[in-house]
Amino acid sequence: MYKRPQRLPQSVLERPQLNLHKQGRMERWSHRLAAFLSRPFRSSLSSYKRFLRPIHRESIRLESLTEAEIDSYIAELRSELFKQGITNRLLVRSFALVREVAGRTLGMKHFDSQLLGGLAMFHGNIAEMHTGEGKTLTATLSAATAAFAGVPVHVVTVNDYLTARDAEEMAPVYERLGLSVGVIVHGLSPQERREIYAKDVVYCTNKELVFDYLKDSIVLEDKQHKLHLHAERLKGNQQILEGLMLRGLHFAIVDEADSVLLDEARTPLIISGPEIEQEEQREVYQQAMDIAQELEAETHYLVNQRERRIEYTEDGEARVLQLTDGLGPFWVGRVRCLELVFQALTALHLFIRDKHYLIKDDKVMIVDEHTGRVMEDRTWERGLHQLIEIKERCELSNPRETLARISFQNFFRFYHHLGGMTGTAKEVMPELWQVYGLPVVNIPTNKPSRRKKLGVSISPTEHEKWQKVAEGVRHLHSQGRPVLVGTHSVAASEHLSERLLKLGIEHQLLNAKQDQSEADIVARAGEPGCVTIATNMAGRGTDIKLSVDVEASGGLHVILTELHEASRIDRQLEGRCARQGDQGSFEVILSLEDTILSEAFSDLLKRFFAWPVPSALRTRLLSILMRRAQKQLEADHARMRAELLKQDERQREILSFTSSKI
Ligand SMILES: Nc1ncnc2c1ncn2[C@@H]1O[C@H](COP(=O)(O)OP(=O)(O)OP(=O)(O)O)[C@@H](O)[C@H]1O
Repeated sequence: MYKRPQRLPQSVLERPQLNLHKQGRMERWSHRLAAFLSRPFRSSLSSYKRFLRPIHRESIRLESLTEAEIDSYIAELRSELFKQGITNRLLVRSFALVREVAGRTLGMKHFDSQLLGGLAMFHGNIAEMHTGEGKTLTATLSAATAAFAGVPVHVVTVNDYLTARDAEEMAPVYERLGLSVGVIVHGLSPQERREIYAKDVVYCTNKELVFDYLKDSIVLEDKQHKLHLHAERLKGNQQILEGLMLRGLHFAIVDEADSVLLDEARTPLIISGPEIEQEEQREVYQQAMDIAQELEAETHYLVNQRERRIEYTEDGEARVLQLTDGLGPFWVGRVRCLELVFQALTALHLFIRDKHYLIKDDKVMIVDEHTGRVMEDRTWERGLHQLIEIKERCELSNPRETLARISFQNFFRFYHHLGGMTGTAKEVMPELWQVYGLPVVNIPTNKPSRRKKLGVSISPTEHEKWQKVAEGVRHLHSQGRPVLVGTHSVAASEHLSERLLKLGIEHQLLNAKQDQSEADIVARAGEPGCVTIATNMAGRGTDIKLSVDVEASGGLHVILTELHEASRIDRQLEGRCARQGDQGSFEVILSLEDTILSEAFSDLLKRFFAWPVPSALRTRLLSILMRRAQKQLEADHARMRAELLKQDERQREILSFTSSKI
């Protein structure tokens, strides 16, 4: 049942609601300027540092309390927070209590850096804490404090593995504090979800959460405003309220915030209805595929792999219309003909097997590009899924009708209060502020980093790159050091795996095809001589614990084998080693044939590579070019996100207009 939560104090709730997409260029720039000027006030670390001393004073007092005295302290604090809301005095007491309980239950007391991170996210910021600084433990401070005050809390992260792991590891803290904690993962029934969302603190993935929200919005139809909900309750219409899963959107702590709030925000989330049985569609899709195969690249269409874009040429449009002429009743109307053949071209040229999707049990399964995981039960829209099925000769599924859709941007802006954390936010600070009104606070590390960066090496061909990677792995493996190799796609991970097998190097593979024993693979990855090849699945959030002898031999070595579409994602992989002041090293091995490079500067690079310049200088210059290509891609993606938000808002306006009843 929908319950109004105990609200956070107004000062905490006041976040500017910016909506850039209804503004002109001048306004946008003035907001950017305002964001820049207001940053020092809104995100100053010093304002949080002043809380440290009182928290430590209170911590010392708590250390001497018996378990029974801690129980009474919890009861008293809860009741005060519930009655008074979250004042600074109670915030200090709550943080000190959570710290003390974490020490007693997990043997880990929050470091000062974690207290600062907790304070920053509690006050509606993104806490930028370096990789491995212990964000999982940090989140307990804000989550428990808000939950004590009666505010339902969602701790949101990017995948089921991290959600379940974080909730399980932190459960003893919440349970000792008398708070209930639940986990939402794929495959739960609506009733199970309803029960879990009723708990004080809920760990969930962004996708599960948004889909549950969309399902609730279908139940509510046009009664989504809170006044409507109150009216329904007054009318005694419990049925509609009891049909909801969520208790509203109150306080969300977003872990891996740059990934959840930005990287994933390029694709809207859509709820589909039942399948539409349309026998004649099969023939139409096959015809579209045949026509697409008949068209010639460069003459009829242009493919830009880097931006993942296809365009018709003038000749191409004319050819499509010519080829579709007289094909049947579906093929009337220029826009429809061009769109379906366009989707077929997209299926043929932009979607690659074992990178964007897998074939499992004769079905096309989408691989999430950001997390490297298979997204069960998800399909692409507007015939694209069916066209990929035709391309791969799989059994054709029926298209589905769209019932509800939303972008991540619009969804997260619905929360009363939003905070987050990540290891990599500095590049996207302006976007986080513009879209969500979230300032970034950089939190210093607890201990200085001991990560050794071994630089970049670039081979002319992919073949030579993989040879170099395999040689490097063999060398480190023989020294008994664990190695983690990050690859861009399932296909690349399998290719390297075959090479290592030929060299007789034992290793473990973590990709979308082999995700059954993820926790076991991660648990072994820090053992002496253990070699792990992983796609993006291990790129974020995974905590590889090192065995004692490994720390002495130099720690975990990480190899990046292809640049990702954002330097933040590369830094996340780098962050798997040398965590919490441990030893560790990081190396980048690339080739001129990597997609990001070959698309951006193919001819220039090849000529440049042949120049007779010292190899160190050449590598340096090539690295600069690569980062430029990456920056360009980041800018393209930011534009796509802005475009999606604009579309989403336009659609919302249209929908609200069409849903009004006269
Ligand atoms: N206060 C603490 N005392 C001792 N160990 C800690 C403390 N906080 C965290 N750790 C340890 O630090 C390691 C890293 O923690 P965690 O995985 O939460 O980091 P993270 O910041 O989320 O990393 P990433 O950015 O990669 O997601 C874990 O092994 C955890 O047990």
